[in-house]
Amino acid sequence: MTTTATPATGTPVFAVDGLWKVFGPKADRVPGDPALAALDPAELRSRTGCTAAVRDVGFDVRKGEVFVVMGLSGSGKSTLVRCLTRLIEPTAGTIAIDGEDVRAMDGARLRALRRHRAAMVFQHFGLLPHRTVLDNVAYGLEIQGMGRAERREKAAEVVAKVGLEGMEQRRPAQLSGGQRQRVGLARALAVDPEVLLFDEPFSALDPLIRRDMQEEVVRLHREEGRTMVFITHDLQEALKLGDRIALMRDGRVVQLGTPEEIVGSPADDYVRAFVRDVPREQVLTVRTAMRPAATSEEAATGPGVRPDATVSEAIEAVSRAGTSVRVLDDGRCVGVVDAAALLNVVAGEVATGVGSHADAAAGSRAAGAARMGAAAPAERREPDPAPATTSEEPV
Ligand SMILES: Nc1ncnc2c1ncn2[C@@H]1O[C@H](COP(=O)(O)OP(=O)(O)OP(=O)(O)O)[C@@H](O)[C@H]1O
Repeated sequence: MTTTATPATGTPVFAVDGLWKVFGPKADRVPGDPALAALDPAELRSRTGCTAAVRDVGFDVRKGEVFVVMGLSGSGKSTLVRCLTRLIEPTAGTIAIDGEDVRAMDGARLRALRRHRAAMVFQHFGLLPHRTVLDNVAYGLEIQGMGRAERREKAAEVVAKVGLEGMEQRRPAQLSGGQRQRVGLARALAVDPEVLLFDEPFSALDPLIRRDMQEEVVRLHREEGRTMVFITHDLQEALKLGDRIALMRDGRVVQLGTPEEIVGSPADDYVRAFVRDVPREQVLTVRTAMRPAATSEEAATGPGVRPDATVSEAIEAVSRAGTSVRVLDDGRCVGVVDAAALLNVVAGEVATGVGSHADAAAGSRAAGAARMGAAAPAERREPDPAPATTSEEPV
């Protein structure tokens, strides 16, 4: 696995290491057998009848982040995320939540994990058709054994939080797809889980409603700081929502990093082809383009931008100022950007150093809501193999 992201601080919410999920006969033998583990998916299938949906994956999900698992159809996203709470039983590897071994949990502990600590929001909302919105949202609390009055009060609060006030007494059939997804979201939120797991929750929604729901997630995350793991096959959605993205291909994580790291420093030709059409200036921040101030006067005077400002925002600032602008972190000048450096980023001619900034994830998040907002949904297709030379490659 290629990891360009910065090291985690504190106990991660989820810590995953050496995780495998193999479907098929005698699946257990695959992870431990180097000859089998090294086979590509087609060979493994023809030799053993097995599919390795998740292959030797490791990552941490940090408290308060939106961790996106992205990849094309069949790359292993759903299997990976279902393994986190053992909705699918892993074949090998370790999974911990807040340091506690998930693979060692007994049935009761696992149920408690799924009910209280890691709630899942599915693409197909799984709403109970004969129940009202309010009772659907209260359902998880009912399972937890909360009394009727208390759970209805709590459910009403969450219904309002996701923008469904006034619809409490409707049944799912009387709602639009987007409204139903909000009910699914409210139901997961009602149990106040430590982490929300989203399995392609918005892929069935039309583009405008989808954007509303993405903004809802950004808003909830900003307001509550809740840890989220979000599966998507849509690059634009991943860039918009993710503090960090794990990009999967054939069961492996081929790159794990901030949106800026993935777009600015693709780990291989596959990732490079994947992000080829992303408008770099909307994702990369001024950190990518800045240089040290040439003189103490340059560091002390002139307009400023935040270090997490996008290149696109900095271009506006430079064009308004008519000169280079300072990059100010808490009022301190940490560098300078000028028109030439910014244009180089747009042209893809900068070998970026984005992996080296300790606060890149925080910067990415700040830029996140605005980022990619108007971009068209990504096509669900395998990227073309990268040609021998692309405009992104250094010449
Ligand atoms: N129960 C199963 N038995 C056998 N193979 C399976 C099973 N579930 C998934 N797979 C295979 O594992 C691989 C990964 O599937 P998975 O559903 O995790 O991918 P995904 O990235 O979530 O795809 P999608 O975006 O289409 O949902 C695929 O090749 C799939 O066919």
